[in-house]
Amino acid sequence: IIANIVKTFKYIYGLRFEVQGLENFEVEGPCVIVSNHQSILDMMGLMEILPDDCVQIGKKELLYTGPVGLIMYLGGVIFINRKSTSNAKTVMSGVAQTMLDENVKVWVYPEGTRNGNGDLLPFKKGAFHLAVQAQANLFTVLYSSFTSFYNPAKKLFISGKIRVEVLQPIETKGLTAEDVADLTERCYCTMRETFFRLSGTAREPLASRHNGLLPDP
Ligand SMILES: CCCCCCCCCCCCCCC(=O)SCCNC(=O)CCNC(=O)[C@H](O)C(C)(C)COP(=O)(O)OP(=O)(O)OC[C@H]1O[C@@H](n2cnc3c(N)ncnc32)[C@H](O)[C@@H]1OP(=O)(O)O
Ligand SMILES: CCCCCCCC/C=C\CCCCCCCC(=O)OC[C@@H](O)COP(=O)(O)O
Repeated sequence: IIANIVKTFKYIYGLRFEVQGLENFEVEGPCVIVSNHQSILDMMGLMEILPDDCVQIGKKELLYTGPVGLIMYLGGVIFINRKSTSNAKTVMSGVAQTMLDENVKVWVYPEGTRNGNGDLLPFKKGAFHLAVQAQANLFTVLYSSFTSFYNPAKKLFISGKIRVEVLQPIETKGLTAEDVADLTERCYCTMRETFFRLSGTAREPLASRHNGLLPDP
């Protein structure tokens, strides 16, 4: 119900979605889906391709946003306390079990916050631990940059097209916690390349963006 309502918002905002690779989602079983997160507008992009039985991880502050918080709660959003890694880890361990018991998919924004600067922030590892703990497929989804039609700093908000790509699933069978750092980095590099390709923007070296937090692939 929520998805069908939010999907109509694109007509009000003059946004078009061009989706590729949706057939990649046609794999049975629980999975973790990770995507980039630029703005609240992502909620439209999320609902545009949301598979059945899929819930999202959200910051707990969203629960206290009145009716919207209530809708999210009823929609199954899993709220985490980003300020407490141990608390978030405990919640997410429970999620891994629920994914298996109830065959659900979980959508995570691994940047952990919105970022509209035309690049990806370094990834948090929770989503990748989750996929490994559940031994579930990991899907990566990219939305092209919004900067050409939406830029709050420049007070720009016009109609525009968002290119979306669902990449091939990555298997995590046999991976352990020790593989998470490598898995995270591999996904980051692939997703960043795809983001720049979809956005039609030049790729900048990682070091200049993130002060060397991640090595240049
Ligand atoms: C009318 C219309 C109404 C419309 C309604 C629409 C509904 C749609 C709802 C959509 C909701 C969307 C909400 C979007 C958001 O809120 S995004 C923000 C919240 N989400 C996240 O933050 C997820 C991403 N973050 C993570 O996954 C983090 O990893 C986190 C678990 C939160 C921990 O964060 P942090 O400590 O800052 O980061 P690290 O990743 O660096 O982790 C630190 C060390 O802990 C290890 N770790 C992390 N997770 C685990 C785990 N699950 N199990 C074991 N270990 C874990 C990690 O490896 C780090 O250790 P090392 O450095 O590797 O030693
Ligand atoms: C000016 C643009 C306004 C357009 C709004 C149209 C989109 C409407 C779609 C759904 C209605 C509201 C749903 C609210 C859900 C908000 C999810 C969200 O984006 O939370 C932010 C969170 O991830 C990270 O927070 P921070 O970046 O760390 O703080």
